Amino acid sequence: MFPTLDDLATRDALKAFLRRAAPCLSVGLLAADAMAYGTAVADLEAAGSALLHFDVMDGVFCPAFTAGPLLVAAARTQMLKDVHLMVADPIALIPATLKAGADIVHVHPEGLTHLHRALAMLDVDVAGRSGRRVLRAVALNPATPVDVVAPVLDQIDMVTLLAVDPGWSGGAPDAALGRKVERLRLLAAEAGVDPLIAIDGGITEATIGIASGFRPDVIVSGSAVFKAGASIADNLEGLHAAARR
Ligand SMILES: O=C(CO)[C@@H](O)[C@H](O)COP(=O)(O)O
Repeated sequence: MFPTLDDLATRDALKAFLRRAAPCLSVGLLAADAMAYGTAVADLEAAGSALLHFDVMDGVFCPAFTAGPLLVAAARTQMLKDVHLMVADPIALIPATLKAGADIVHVHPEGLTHLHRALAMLDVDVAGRSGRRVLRAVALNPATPVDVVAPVLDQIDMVTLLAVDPGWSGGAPDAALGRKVERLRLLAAEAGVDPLIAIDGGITEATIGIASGFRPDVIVSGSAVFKAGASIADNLEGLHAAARR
């Protein structure tokens, strides 16, 4: 299901839209055939997917290198654009990412001196889409404690906990990740805020039940949608069914 203009009007409306679909799958485009991204986007839309996830890597923060805001802008879709900046200098990329039409922008605090500044840069109306806001998201590596975000929780709409190091594959949601989710909920309650919680990394039909057991609002999955053998629609249905079990 796609967001309406009302769902896009405010951050709270957008958060409520995603919560209604929880756990909402954000599908990682990077796992699709790079020569056929357009087909992948069309297939995801046809299957009713609401969130399209872009992994932006700079070969510095993480080993691989991928297309950035140009690809985000090129994807013409009703799906929400969820952009994960896995880069050494997210502040440099934020203006182009906003201009590209991102609805959710993730920055990493690891190696970023000015997290507070980066989040303030995301606190803007998006040019050309009157009144529309982006969700300010922070992604945390497996080794990063959630307490890192405590001082800025009032500036954050979404926290994504990675089950794998950014740029690598494999990993899986485990008990340690579950403890991080619980710690985050405690910190958020103490701060009087309610950020969306997402889980990213190693999500397959076999592992999504573990992730959904932690009651996240969003789950990121790429390979299990594009490389699991069946059609994209069937793979998505399989993941949704496994998440509900
Ligand atoms: O961002 C990362 C970490 O490199 C990935 O976790 C992708 O976001 C999802 O990839 P799959 O493992 O689902 O293909």
